[in-house]
Amino acid sequence: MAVTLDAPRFKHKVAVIGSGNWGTTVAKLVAENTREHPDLFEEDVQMWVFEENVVIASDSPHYDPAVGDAPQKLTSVINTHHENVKYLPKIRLPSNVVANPSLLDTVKDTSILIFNLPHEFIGSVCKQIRGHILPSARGISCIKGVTVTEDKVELICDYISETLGIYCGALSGANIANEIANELWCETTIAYNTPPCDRRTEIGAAATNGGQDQQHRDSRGAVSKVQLTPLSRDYPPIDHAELRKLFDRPYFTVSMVSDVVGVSLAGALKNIVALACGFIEGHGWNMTAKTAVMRRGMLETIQFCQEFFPETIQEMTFWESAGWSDMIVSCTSARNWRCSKLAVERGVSVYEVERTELNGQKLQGISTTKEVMSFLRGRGVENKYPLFKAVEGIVDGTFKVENIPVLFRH
Ligand SMILES: NC(=O)C1=CN([C@@H]2O[C@H](COP(=O)(O)OP(=O)(O)OC[C@H]3O[C@@H](n4cnc5c(N)ncnc54)[C@H](O)[C@@H]3O)[C@@H](O)[C@H]2O)C=CC1
Ligand SMILES: O=C(CO)COP(=O)(O)O
Repeated sequence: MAVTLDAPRFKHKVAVIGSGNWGTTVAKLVAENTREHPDLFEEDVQMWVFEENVVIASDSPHYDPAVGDAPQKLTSVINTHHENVKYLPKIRLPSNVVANPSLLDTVKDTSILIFNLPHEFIGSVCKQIRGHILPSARGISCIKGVTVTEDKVELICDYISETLGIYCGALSGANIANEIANELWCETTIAYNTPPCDRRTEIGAAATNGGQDQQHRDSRGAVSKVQLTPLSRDYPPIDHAELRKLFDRPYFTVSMVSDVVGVSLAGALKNIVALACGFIEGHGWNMTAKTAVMRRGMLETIQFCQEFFPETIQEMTFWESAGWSDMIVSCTSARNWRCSKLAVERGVSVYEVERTELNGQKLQGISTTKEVMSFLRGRGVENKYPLFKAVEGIVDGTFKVENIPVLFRH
């Protein structure tokens, strides 16, 4: 028997939490889509900016002689010139991207929260917004990393879900922000398991019980501890079709999947392998050595997923953009690879290259390596992951790049 539903009264309000290189790019593409789908989304997209002062160079088209070299608020520059001059220079943002320095104001009344900032800042952000978001909000994490405590490794989207009491999916893929901001075509993967209490096309308890069925399966396939507030029927649904409308662009092809674990961990762990490939190339080896490291790195990634998140891992995920494609692009053209290559070439630390070359952008690979290794060591299984361990050793100066092949000698 079909259930007739009233038309939703509200549209989804969308916010992007983070405004770095990728955060600003995602805000741009999402804002293009909120304009194209006024039936589903409010047009304006709030983008939370970790406020800082910037100086506009005299050769910039945004230079104002009346202001000169005086520092200006980054939010004010973005909202005036529609450009994030620090983290995504030379890219025009749609005027419906609204830079907001207040985290609480950004998330107020927001029904779709897109988390997009370096993973080390997610804890502080979640603590600040806990209790200040719509209980029925839904999240998508674009963050590549994990959170680790002594005996536990946790996906970022699960951390968000547990800290905020909302459902959160994951977006990850072979995505170089500057290319996508320039509208050069690529693919991405979004993993989202629509909670039963939000499903409207199914006839049965979830659709008809007024939202009492609040349990859902978390990324591991286990029934989550989080008691969800069902998405109000005053809003349009949030399911794969709507998420595609929010993220898919002619230059950004979205694949929707359900393997949140595989998508999240492939995105986090490839950063360790990207560092290894940069070290290899900095040492003077070439593609043949790098492909060997990519293959070994992918084997350790899959092993990690199977060992610690066995229930829902789907091998097909590694053939999605979030899998092999991201491994390849990250090991040949992304920031972690570029900076680790430069570090070996210059004989300095990767931290030093991050500081001098990235103008405030952050590498995720070093902290992820340290976090993952501390977790593996806590479990006494670090020797089962020789490549990850070697990357940690190279960063710490206790292992030499030229010894990588020795790790795999029988
Ligand atoms: N840039 C890229 O091409 C891609 C990045 N990613 C992932 O996206 C996530 C976000 O990276 P990006 O946007 O590239 O960032 P970014 O590295 O370009 O920028 C750093 C950001 O951190 C902010 N920040 C600095 N201190 C802070 C603090 N104390 N609290 C909160 N924020 C602070 C800065 O304001 C800036 O927005 C990362 O997990 C990254 O791995 C994923 C795909 C592509
Ligand atoms: O995730 C990325 C490519 O898919 C970007 O990686 P970097 O952070 O190393 O630039």
